[in-house]
Amino acid sequence: MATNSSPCSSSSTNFLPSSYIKNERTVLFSRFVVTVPRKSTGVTQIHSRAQGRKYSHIKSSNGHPLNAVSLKDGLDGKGIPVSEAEKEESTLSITVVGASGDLAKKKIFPALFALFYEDWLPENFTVFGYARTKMNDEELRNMISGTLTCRVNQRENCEDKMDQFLKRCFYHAGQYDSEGDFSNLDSKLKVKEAGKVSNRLFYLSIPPNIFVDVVRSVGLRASSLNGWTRVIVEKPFGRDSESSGELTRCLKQYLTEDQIFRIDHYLGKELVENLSVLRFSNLVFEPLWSRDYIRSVQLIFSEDFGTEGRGGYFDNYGIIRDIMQNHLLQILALFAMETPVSLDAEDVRNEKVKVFKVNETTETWRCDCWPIQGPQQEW
Ligand SMILES: NC(=O)C1=CN([C@@H]2O[C@H](COP(=O)(O)OP(=O)(O)OC[C@H]3O[C@@H](n4cnc5c(N)ncnc54)[C@H](OP(=O)(O)O)[C@@H]3O)[C@@H](O)[C@H]2O)C=CC1
Ligand SMILES: O=C1O[C@H](COP(=O)(O)O)[C@@H](O)[C@H](O)[C@H]1O
Repeated sequence: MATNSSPCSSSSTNFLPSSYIKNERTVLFSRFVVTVPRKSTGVTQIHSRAQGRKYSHIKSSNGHPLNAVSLKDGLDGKGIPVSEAEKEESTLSITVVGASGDLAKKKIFPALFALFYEDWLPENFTVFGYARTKMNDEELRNMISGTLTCRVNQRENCEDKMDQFLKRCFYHAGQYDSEGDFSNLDSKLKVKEAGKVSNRLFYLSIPPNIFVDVVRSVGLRASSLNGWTRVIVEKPFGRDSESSGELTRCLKQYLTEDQIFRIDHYLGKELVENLSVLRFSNLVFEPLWSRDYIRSVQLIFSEDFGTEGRGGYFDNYGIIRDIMQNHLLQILALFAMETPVSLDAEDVRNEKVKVFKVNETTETWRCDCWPIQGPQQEW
């Protein structure tokens, strides 16, 4: 773990409120209109180095492979086969911080179960929920069991698999800024890890104003001593460029950049993932994907339910920061970017950045945001 001298507190990353939406009953309905700039797309075949590759060659600060090892493939992060002994000797501990919350219930626990169901989790793993709410292991299991589904192809043994998964789930109640509480979590993790090499993943499913408190406590009291420690940080990453930089600076007091994984779950949606395939691997669409044939593109985000308990969060961040400057702009970039050299993350990111640079000075897109009361309007 990297450490610097000047400490950061959550107050230094507690961004000032903006009030876009205050009414709890407001139904969110946003339309984002984009005109694709005149710049033809080079017809280049993408050689997807990403395809069929479930690991990369990046190393973490502590020398261990950074990307999750695909034990399904029996390969380590460098493509070297992992021996049976190595598989048995290492453990993965996933701690969902904010386990009592909406995102954890709706998405994270079901996603972890889906990974388990598909045999993507290592042999030795445990999932810990962490939040202030008082709960025991059984209560956590009851809470999440209702949200687990077997949406995947194989549907047999679903109940058995759920039971097996739930038995690996535990709960620890604690404050987000308490080093003592994270020390206690560390002790519980060590018991489950049973002396094996421990890799630890902390998923921050909490409001952004407490990211730094948690990362400090993890960094000082609950990081792995013999394996890797990684932190997944949910958006929003600050409320503007300055506060985003400040957040990164603060996180880096306790973590190195290669331990921080910023997540935008929209990029994992099948439809969004398929956009690149649709564009670049499809002989029908590829030549037509230019302003010569497309006059305007509208990205429409609509939710037909109210703020559902998110009022406080929206008061602080607003709907723009919640979904537009991340999810929708990501989709826009995937839609409008030139063909990347490959589908590797860095190559794709470089092309996305160009889209925004090109359009910085032009008025090629317009963003409308309408809060609408009552039933959704017809288009
Ligand atoms: N909900 C969603 O669909 C999505 C959410 N996100 C992001 O994920 C993160 C979590 O979202 P979500 O689960 O909806 O949020 P919640 O408001 O449900 O918060 C999660 C948990 O954090 C704790 N918490 C809430 N507010 C505070 C506070 N002011 N101070 C300290 N602890 C608090 C609560 O746990 P306890 O009281 O038990 O400690 C709560 O259960 C946010 O950054 C959000 O932007 C990203 C994508 C989608
Ligand atoms: O990130 C967020 O996304 C959800 C919408 O995502 P979906 O996968 O449920 O469609 C949004 O409701 C939430 O406010 C926001 O934080």
